[in-house]
Amino acid sequence: MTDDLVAAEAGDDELDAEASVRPRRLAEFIAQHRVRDQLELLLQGAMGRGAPPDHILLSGPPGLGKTTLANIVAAELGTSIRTTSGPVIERSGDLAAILTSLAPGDVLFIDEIHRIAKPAEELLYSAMEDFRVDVIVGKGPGATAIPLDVEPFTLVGATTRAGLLSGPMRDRFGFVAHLDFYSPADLDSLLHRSARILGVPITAAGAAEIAGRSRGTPRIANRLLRRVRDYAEVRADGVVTEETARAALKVYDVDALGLDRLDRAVLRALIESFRGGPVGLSTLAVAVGEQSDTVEEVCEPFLVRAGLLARTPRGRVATEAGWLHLGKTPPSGVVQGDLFARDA
Ligand SMILES: Nc1ncnc2c1ncn2[C@@H]1O[C@H](COP(=O)(O)OP(=O)(O)OP(=O)(O)O)[C@@H](O)[C@H]1O
Repeated sequence: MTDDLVAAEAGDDELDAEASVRPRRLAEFIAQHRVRDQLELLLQGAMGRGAPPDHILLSGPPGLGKTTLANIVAAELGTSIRTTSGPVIERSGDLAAILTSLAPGDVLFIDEIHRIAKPAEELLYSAMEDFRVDVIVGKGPGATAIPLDVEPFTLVGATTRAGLLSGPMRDRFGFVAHLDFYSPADLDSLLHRSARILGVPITAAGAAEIAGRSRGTPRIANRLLRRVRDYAEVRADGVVTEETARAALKVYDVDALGLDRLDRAVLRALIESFRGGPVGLSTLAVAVGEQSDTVEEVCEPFLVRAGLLARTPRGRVATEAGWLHLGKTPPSGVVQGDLFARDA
């Protein structure tokens, strides 16, 4: 959890603010058309047969809508949803208690499913496959397995690290969807929708300005909108325009590409102190006064995705786009970085 304005994870007190703009139905869910179409077919097919749909695995970076989609699945099916998360389920007994209390057709949402403890994961296999769990009572030679029935249910698992899921776990999901970062145009639509719900007047240029700085992530777009709204209400006439968005995001230190102070400090150190690299992670981290983990896990993923920094076997290097972003002339032979090449 973090207070960072451009962090993709939710802040501690952010969930209430998010709830008001969270889409409730599939038709309100912006973009991700492929996933939406596939889900629609899956849900309608199952409803036509009067049976719960296959188990669903949603993977992708934080803040792209996995929790939202899990809730939408239950809403579309007209069933209840039980929500838990991998790290919370420490003992298989905890999971057995949840599974055996499900009503027929319920959705069980397990966030961060890759972090579930091994014994609980094994219990989940039989629940997913046969709607049955064996609860072990006692220890050692006297231990006995008591089989318990589980009502037919749909598991929706969410993970930011699909690669960490075991093969048997992955195989038990009949539908696997990967959520991708959103294009600025998609975030633009999302911002107009959120602004309408929040009653915030916004111009086309105002929405575009925020969309471009939101790192492809709905959660960040909504958060920046709330901060720009504050600015527009306190320092201007309440309308989110290009000018108010720019001025507000300058106050909050979010630049034109959505980099914050620390992201820029890393890039600046790389370029100004190490002539663009290559330089080792720990040296770079010391230069900006941060832990290596923070630089590696918080700053670098976006700098790499934005094509501003590259990780090479010899160390971190600033790309041509990285030099240009700081308004500096790149030296000849510098690594090319395609801005958001993966999103193109
Ligand atoms: N496609 C979308 N359309 C409209 N709003 C969206 C969409 N995707 C996400 N959001 C908004 O972004 C916020 C974050 O989404 P959500 O909590 O579902 O992300 P997540 O992928 O589950 O993230 P995490 O793994 O960190 O919980 C929600 O408040 C939701 O309103």
